[in-house]
Amino acid sequence: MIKGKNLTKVFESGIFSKRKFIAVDNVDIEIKEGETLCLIGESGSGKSTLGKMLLNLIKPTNGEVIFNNYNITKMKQTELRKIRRYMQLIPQYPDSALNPRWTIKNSILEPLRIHKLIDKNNEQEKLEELIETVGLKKEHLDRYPHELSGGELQRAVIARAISLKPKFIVCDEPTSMLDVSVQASIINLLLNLQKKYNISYLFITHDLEIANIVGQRFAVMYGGQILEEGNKIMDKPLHPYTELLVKSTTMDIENINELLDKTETEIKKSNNNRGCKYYHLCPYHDEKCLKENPPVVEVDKNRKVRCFRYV
Ligand SMILES: Nc1ncnc2c1ncn2[C@@H]1O[C@H](COP(=O)(O)OP(=O)(O)OP(=O)(O)O)[C@@H](O)[C@H]1O
Repeated sequence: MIKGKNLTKVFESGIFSKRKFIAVDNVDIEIKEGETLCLIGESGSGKSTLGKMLLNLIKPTNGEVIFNNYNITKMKQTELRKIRRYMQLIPQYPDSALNPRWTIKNSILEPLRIHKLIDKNNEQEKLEELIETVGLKKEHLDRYPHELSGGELQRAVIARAISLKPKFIVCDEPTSMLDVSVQASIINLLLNLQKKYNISYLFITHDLEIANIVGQRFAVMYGGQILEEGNKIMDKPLHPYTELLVKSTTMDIENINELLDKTETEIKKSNNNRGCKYYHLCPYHDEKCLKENPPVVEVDKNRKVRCFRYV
């Protein structure tokens, strides 16, 4: 369905002396038809940048994206426009996805109009079908985004995204800004839509509980790299960083905050490391880990880990 090969994104900042920051570092990723791959990692690890490169919303510095056998990295804008409807983003902040000056009705209709998938006569029927599918009511259609709750707003964003019958959706922390009581209903909605329309999801989250509910396969990201990938990785983590993530679910909040500060600093410090990005925090490191980037080792059919301990 969708594959990223050697995806790398280097951001440059500064006017006179350019500083380079490697946000995504040579990542291979694949999401199969109808599957959810959960991308886990803390803030700044490169999850959103990777998701947006798969959607071609951010141009990779290196590497390519293959969607249903089309190399979309090399496509011209006109060709890309035809494919774009099959790939959608559900962002973390639903209000950023909708025009505040438009009614919900106009926001949902916009992509259908752009792609010429609707005519005036059946607009109302299509709108009502979509709005019912995502659990909203007809009266929401004439409201503006500021007149909806966070959960209702995210449902409207989902209605807009599914209106084009996408095959692949990047869900970028779609529930993190919502009340806990609303989170479960949005997750259920996404899972039901996946079954109904056979959609593939890249589901980005830093919440392991949510990851366990939605994910069939998991990829753990740190410092721009995927350090571990596979199914059931939470039950039997192989990489020391995954071990720490799993352990963190039983830590108290002060220890977690301390850990987050420490990892954030280390992610930045290790950005230009030749060796393992996780070197400084790893309890098992040796000299080799500092000098060389560990290879990705296929431990078995469903498990890959980037660590010298498994070579
Ligand atoms: N346009 C940009 N210019 C420069 N640096 C950027 C840009 N976009 C992202 N970055 C940097 O790249 C790194 C990865 O960012 P990204 O948003 O992909 O992380 P993330 O894992 O999704 O984090 P979060 O969970 O906080 O959204 C961060 O250090 C970020 O500051």
